[in-house]
Amino acid sequence: PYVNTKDILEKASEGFYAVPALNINNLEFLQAIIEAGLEESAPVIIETSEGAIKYAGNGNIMRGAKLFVDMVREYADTIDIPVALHLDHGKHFEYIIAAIKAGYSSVMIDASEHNFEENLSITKKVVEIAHSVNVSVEAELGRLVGIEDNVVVAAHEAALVDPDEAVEFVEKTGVDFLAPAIGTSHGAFKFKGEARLDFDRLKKVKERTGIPLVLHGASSVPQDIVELAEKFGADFKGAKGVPSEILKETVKYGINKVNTDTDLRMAFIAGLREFLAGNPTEFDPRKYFKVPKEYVKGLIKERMRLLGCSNKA
Ligand SMILES: O=C(COP(=O)(O)O)N(O)CCCCO
Ligand code: NA
Ligand SMILES: [Zn+2]
Repeated sequence: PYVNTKDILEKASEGFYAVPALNINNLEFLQAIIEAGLEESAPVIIETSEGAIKYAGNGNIMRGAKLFVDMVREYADTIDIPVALHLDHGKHFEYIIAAIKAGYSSVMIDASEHNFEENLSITKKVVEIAHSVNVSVEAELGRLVGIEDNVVVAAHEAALVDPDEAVEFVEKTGVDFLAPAIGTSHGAFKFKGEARLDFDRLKKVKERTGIPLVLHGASSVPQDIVELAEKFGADFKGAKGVPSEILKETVKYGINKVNTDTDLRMAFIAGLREFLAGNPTEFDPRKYFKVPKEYVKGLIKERMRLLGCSNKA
């Protein structure tokens, strides 16, 4: 069934496990995600960025949002695992309102580049609107910056979440789940040296707010996938993500939604490059997207098991 993201995340928080939030831009990634959820009997959170909505709607935001809701609901309403659709990194009201009107389960208002007071007042406004029509809301505190090696640069310190601010923020906004910045960053090149996350801040935010928490920039960038893609012509030098063991630790300290986009893209392009190299005569997309979809599905199933949401549907 198609559900509210909050239902999935409240259960995850109570059960001390996490659910991957998986970004899509097209049909093939949706198919891989749904198949992975069915095979793992796991809850599924699908998310789209504003860019994905613009892409699907050829610039028409309402059309793009409706396309994703219709695609996801057609699958969700015919299977017995819970499925939610979330607007990732909503920054512009036009997209946030379009997502709510189209029927998204939840929206993120990402006002983290503003100062605390600004972020709080913008988030409060979105929560009031979204909650009036039973849509849940995610917000972000702190900014996504990698923690450099062993020297945590003062500027980066300032970017990380302040646990004391988190309590006030949650109380005053009524936000349903929160993304505390603890040292991750988006994309395939997250850390120059060893990966370090600020677990102390994470633990404090969980203890003081008690609500489901979200990890952004959570892709692991598995080296075997990187090497496979490079074997067939990709150049991903220096690609590095969040090691699986560290990802597991974040769940122990209270993370319940794990945003994952780069890993899906890496798995897909590695599979596509490998298939195309071995099948020079193939030109049917249903054929040449099959192996990439299998790679994406396999990675998602592994991630569901790692995060503990398999058999939790
Ligand atoms: O936090 C994340 C996931 O980050 P990543 O998959 O790059 O680690 N997202 O919000 C997904 C979209 C960001 C662009 O990749
Ligand atoms: Na999000
Ligand atoms: Zn993110």
